[in-house]
Amino acid sequence: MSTGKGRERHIPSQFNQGERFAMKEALKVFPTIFKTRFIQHEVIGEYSHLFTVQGSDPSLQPYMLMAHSDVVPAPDEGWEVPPFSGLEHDGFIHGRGTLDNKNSLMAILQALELLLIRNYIPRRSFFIALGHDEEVSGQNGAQKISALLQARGVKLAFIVDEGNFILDGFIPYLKKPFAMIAVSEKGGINLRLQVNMTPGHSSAPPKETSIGILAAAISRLEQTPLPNMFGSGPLKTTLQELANEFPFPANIVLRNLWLFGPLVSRLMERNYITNALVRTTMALTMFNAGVKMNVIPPMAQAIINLRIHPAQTVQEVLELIKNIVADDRVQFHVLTAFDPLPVSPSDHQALGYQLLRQTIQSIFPEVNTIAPGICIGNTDSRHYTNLTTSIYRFNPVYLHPQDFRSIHGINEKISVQAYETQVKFIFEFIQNADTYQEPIPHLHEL
Ligand SMILES: CCCCCCCC/C=C\CCCCCCCC(=O)NCC(=O)O
Ligand SMILES: [Zn+2]
Ligand SMILES: [Zn+2]
Repeated sequence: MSTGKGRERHIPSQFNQGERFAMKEALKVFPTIFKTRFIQHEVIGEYSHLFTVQGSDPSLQPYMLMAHSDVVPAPDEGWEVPPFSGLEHDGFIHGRGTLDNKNSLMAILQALELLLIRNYIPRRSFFIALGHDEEVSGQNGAQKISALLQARGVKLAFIVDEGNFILDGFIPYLKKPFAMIAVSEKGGINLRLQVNMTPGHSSAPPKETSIGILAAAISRLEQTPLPNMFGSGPLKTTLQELANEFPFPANIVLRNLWLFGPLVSRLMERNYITNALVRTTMALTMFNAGVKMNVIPPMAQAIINLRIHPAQTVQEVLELIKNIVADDRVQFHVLTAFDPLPVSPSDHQALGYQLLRQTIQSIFPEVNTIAPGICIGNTDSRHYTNLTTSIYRFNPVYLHPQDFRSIHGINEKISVQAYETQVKFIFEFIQNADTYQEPIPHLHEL
């Protein structure tokens, strides 16, 4: 794999104390980016940002780095420090978005700023797409950027977006961290369930109210996990790549999933995080009902959020859900839905995947295993399948189970050192992407 050695000089990712301080404190704009002539900045959909960084060799196919600026809400309750304070405490920067996904947005811009200060001129053009509505579908940010680039005839060699991490402590008996580069992501459905009934005086109630009917339906859904789909999708490849990291006999088990697959799938469904890798998951996330304490409720509404396993489709999952509910009084309304994403290439000819591998090995030499996998969450990158077949969801940040719980949870934080390393990774990655190697066209498996 060429490391862009053809370039005159590789700029070492060493930053002096002043730069490191500025990096941590850089909540202001990035002046050098905005005054560089070969960088174009556009605001899309009012709040998203698209940077076009024109490389010196227009024959090289451009790539894209992605992040998003928006975050999910964060009530103060339970937080060690106020969730929007950005407080630095005990070596960590605390706050909503420090892992999902302001860290990536700032790290991308910071890395580019530090490269430009060192008079770096990219050989391979690239885009930086910073969405403002990823957490609420991306339809006004990423989707508009994708449509704009398509209208301009842009095709991308690959995309790197948020999604997976360097995972540490997620699997029993696996003491070492490993990097999982998500080459696909689960599908999704936001489904509203609703029960309507004639309101009345609560002193003479019917046998069941709308709330009771809906609650019973939701309870049936929570008590009936959807089928375990272990064995289909990228998971088997992930586990086989990991086999060498396990002691005997686990390493034998993982090398013989044809025989031990049922055992491994049972073990994986015991943990709520690995369970999300083997099946379509259902989470009841919103429930609204009732108007007054002494009125029979005219309506009850619930929203369930489903993440679809790669081996299933929206239609199949909707059918399964309706069969489990099995009550004609419950109405279904699909709010948003999309199928699982195609699997991006991860073979030795997959330029984006190999550049990630190369940079991970350089920045994280202690990480022995780098494996393709699936992202259990969803990302803005699903809006760009028209521009490339090579989409990789990976943030160069260590993630532990307690960190995962903080994403959309409480006490989200990133260490200053992890953030600096993320900047360093992107600083190196951009230079590594200056290789003359070009991607080999990839046809998704049907
Ligand atoms: C055998 C390997 C075990 C690995 C276990 C996987 C651990 C999960 C790690 C990361 C997933 C975090 C998802 C973050 C990206 C999703 C961003 C987001 O919130 N998008 C919106 C949404 O999904 O609703
Ligand atoms: Zn999120
Ligand atoms: Zn995110």
